[in-house]
Amino acid sequence: MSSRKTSLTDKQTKNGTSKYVLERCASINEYYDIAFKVMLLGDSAVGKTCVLVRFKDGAFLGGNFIATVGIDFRVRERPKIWDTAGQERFRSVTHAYYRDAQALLLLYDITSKPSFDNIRAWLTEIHEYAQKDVVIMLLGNKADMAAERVVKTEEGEKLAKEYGVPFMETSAKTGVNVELAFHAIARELKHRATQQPNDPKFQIHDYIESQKQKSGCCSLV
Ligand SMILES: Nc1nc2c(ncn2[C@@H]2O[C@H](COP(=O)(O)OP(=O)(O)OP(=O)(O)O)[C@@H](O)[C@H]2O)c(=O)[nH]1
Repeated sequence: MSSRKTSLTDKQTKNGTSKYVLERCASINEYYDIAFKVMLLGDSAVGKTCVLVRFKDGAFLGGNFIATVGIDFRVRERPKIWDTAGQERFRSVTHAYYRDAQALLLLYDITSKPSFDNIRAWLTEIHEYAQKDVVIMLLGNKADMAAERVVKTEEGEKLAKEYGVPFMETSAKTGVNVELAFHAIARELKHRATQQPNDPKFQIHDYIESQKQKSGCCSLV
């Protein structure tokens, strides 16, 4: 964590771009009637933009990798979803934005051990900067890249369990579990917003498992 903070300072001093915020809007139909702020976080190149585009457009952004600059704002009506830059130099911008986020999708790349190892650092930052009751979900992305996998599914599950957050593996390329991840988050948030005092708590883990079974999806990939 300390090395990440050091490099943030270095890069900020060098190019001074940390305050540059890019906002783009797109809108498509959705069926939630309450606005929530959901953000995607994780190291650079883990696939945050691609996961968001897969959810928003049902397409895969292959080809050249273009890093997000600051915050990229896309709307799938509601919830409003914010894609963030994974690069260190934009971290101060990111902090400012996730202070009021209701949900955070935290991604690593199953083919990148460092991106997985940094999840603990991300969670520490989240606990420092985000709202206390923020909904967090851990996603192991690029699940289609079985041959290059270096992080086992069980490692992701174990880490998620340790922090008490739901987990699944996703692929922006094939689309596996991308809709499910966003829908589970949206349901949890909607439940919280509309819940009556005696209503049972929404069980996000149970919801995810039941949806996987319904779709006949036994394997995550
Ligand atoms: N095979 C495969 N490639 C992916 C997947 N998701 C993203 N990629 C590729 O990974 C690279 C990085 O994806 P991005 O979505 O731009 O990564 P990011 O996390 O938004 O990166 P920053 O904007 O720097 O934070 C691109 O070349 C994508 O095509 C996936 O699920 N499977």
